[in-house]
Amino acid sequence: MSKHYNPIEHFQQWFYEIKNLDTGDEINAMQLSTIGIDGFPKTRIVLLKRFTWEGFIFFTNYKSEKGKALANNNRASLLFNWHKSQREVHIYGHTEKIPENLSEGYFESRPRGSKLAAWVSEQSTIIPSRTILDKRMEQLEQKFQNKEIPKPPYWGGYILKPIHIEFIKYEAFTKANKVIQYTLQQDYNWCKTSSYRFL
Ligand SMILES: Cc1cc2nc3c(=O)[nH]c(=O)nc-3n(C[C@H](O)[C@H](O)[C@H](O)COP(=O)(O)O)c2cc1C
Repeated sequence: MSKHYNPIEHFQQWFYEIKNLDTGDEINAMQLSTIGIDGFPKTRIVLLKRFTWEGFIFFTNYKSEKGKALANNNRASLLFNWHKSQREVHIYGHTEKIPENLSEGYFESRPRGSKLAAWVSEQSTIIPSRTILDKRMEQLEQKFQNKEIPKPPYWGGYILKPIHIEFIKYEAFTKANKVIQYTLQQDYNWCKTSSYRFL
C-alpha cells in the first residue's frame, strides 16, 4: 500500500519550528503571484492569516488588482522566503473566496484602525493626495463613531488550495539545496520526491 503524505503537516512543522527559533524572519509574510488581466504575472506581499488542511488563507480587497486578476484566473502561487532560517516554501494551486461569514469573523477580530483602513482604501485605486486620504479617514471616523465597523462588502479572504508544494532547505555542509516536492495526484494522494539541487 502506498504511503499517505501530507504537505500541510510538513508546512506546519516548519512554520512552528521557525517561529520558535525566533530568527527574525517575518514568518507570515508571503509573496503572492497572480496572472494579470494583461497576461503578465505580478507579485506582492500579503500576510498568511490561517492555514488549514485545505490550504492557505489571506485577506484583501476583492476590487484590488490581485482581486481582479484572481477573478479572471484563479491560479496563483505563494513563496515563503524564510531567509534567516535558510528555507523557502513554494506553493501553487487554485484560489477561492472563503465564505462570507468567515471573512466577517476575521474582520471583527481586527483593530479599529485596520477596519477603517479597509473602508478608506479601495486598494490599487488612485488617491490623488495625502490630504484627501486623511479627509476620507476623518469622515469615516465620524460616520462610525461609537458604532461597530462592519466589513466592507468588497473585502474578504481567499484560500489557496495547493496542488504543488516545494520545501527547500539550504544545507551548508553539502553547499546544496535539499528539495522536497509534493504533487497532488488524480486520486487526491500526494506524491513526494526528495532531491538535491546545487546552487
Ligand atoms: C509586510 C506587508 C504585508 C502586507 N499584507 C497585505 C495583506 O495581507 N493583504 C493585502 O491585501 N495587502 C497586503 N500588503 C500590501 C500588498 O503588498 C499590496 O501592495 C496591496 O495589496 C496592493 O496589491 P495589488 O495592487 O497587486 O492588488 C502588505 C504589504 C506589506 C509590505
